[in-house]
Amino acid sequence: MKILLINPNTTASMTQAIAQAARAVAAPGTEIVAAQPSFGPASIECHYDEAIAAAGVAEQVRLGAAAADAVVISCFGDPGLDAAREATAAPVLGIAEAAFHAASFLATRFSVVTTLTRTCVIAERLVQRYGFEAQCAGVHGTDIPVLDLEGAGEALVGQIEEAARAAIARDRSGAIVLGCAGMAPLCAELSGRLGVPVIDGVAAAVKFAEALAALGLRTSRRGDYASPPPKPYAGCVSHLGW
Ligand SMILES: NC(=O)NC1=NC(=O)NC1=O
Repeated sequence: MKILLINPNTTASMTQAIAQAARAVAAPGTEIVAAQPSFGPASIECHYDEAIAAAGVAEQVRLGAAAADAVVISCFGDPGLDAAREATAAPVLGIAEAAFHAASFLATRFSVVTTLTRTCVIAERLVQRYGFEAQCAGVHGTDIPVLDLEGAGEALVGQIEEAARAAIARDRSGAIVLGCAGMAPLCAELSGRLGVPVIDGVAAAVKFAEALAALGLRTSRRGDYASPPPKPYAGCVSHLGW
């Protein structure tokens, strides 16, 4: 089985860190192929970053999904998710959607701890879109920049731990969702410290993707997820049309 793992930002070291977290949980027969857009922001921390990154995800799915049994979009905003599902019949999972589902199996209420506070509204909109308003008790920012998570030391891990403890108390939640792909390498450490399930969306998405692919389930080709209608694409994306 082959899973195309797309980091929607353009920081290669983060792509590798995410791929390492995915390979740590992938089944023996699963190959993780890591990719990132050829253009776009070094990190995704606002609506504008996300708009550009969504196009980068579409590029990588268009160019790389044909040989994949599943695709994972490894940014907590799930940028380009619907476009990716039009662009391939392989199952496409976003790490936020996967993490919310995993948390919903483990607790009646869960909290999200993420990076910049300004990105909370992006996660809150996904909670609504995916139908988890009754179970997601809160989304909380730490104001840790995404790229500061690389090689995070005790100070940052402790900061995330404290934010998670405050969220558990304030929200009366029973599980924590890590609201950034860059937090994936910290999941085991935080799980040991917090005493509640801590869900990393990268790992959850990889395992759900394996399950769907193993069941032979693929994205519906009817209705709004049918392939895009053929038309010319101008300029630097002329090779991405249908
Ligand atoms: N909430 C976030 O920090 N999302 C993210 N920005 C990135 O560049 N990767 C993420 O997962």
